[in-house]
Amino acid sequence: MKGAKNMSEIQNAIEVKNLKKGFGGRVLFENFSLNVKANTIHAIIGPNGSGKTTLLRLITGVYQPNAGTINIAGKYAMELENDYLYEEQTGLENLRIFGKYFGFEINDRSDSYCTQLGLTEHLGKRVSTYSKGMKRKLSLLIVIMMGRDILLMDEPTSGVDPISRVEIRSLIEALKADGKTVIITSHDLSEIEKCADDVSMIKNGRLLFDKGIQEMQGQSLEEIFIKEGNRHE
Ligand SMILES: Nc1ncnc2c1ncn2[C@@H]1O[C@H](COP(=O)(O)OP(=O)(O)OP(=O)(O)O)[C@@H](O)[C@H]1O
Repeated sequence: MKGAKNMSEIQNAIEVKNLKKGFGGRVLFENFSLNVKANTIHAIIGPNGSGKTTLLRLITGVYQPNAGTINIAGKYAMELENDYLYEEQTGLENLRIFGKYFGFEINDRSDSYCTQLGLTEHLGKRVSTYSKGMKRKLSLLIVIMMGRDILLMDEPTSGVDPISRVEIRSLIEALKADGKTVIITSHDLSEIEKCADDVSMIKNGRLLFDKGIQEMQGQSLEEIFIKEGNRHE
């Protein structure tokens, strides 16, 4: 179902075509197609249970589709689910451990991402003393240090404080400036408005709209979310 294409041959980092996926007797995605352009920040929004996480799991191969194709042009990594970290080790030790697993080293690049995330002064502390936001940021840093072309993030700002939210947003913007493609699911519409290039809204596995942020014509994402959601009750 998955195939790799050369980034220069196509402009899309991810192409999902005619996807079908159900659980038990219930079909969630049917004939679902979506393109994510290379080197963009692409947000997936939608109400609870609409299929956002499932879509990321299908793209990363955690779930197998019942039908359809998914092409990914490049290497990808998905943020660690549930901030799976070694609680009794320090942030720095976690970076070293995951560096061994995933083949990266702590270097100037990690230092700069670390500073951007406001983590530097906390690296010597045990992760068990970290707040939820700090754990999230450390998890993100680990995934970023894997150096992949395409990064998938499932609600990276959920439950984090406003400062961490802004830090995570600037990190996502820095990743784009570094040539990465970021696909992000979020309920945080105001953050999405500030950083996304394209926004796709899904509900019950259906794509309700798929637009560039420039095409919103003065409407807020919240207005569109409510209007589109109601139109497809
Ligand atoms: N492994 C699974 N087995 C059965 N049903 C599943 C499974 N994974 C997802 N689903 C169902 O698919 C639907 C979509 O779930 P999903 O978690 O993708 O939604 P979501 O848009 O990410 O929601 P939220 O915003 O609450 O995170 C839900 O009805 C969910 O119960």
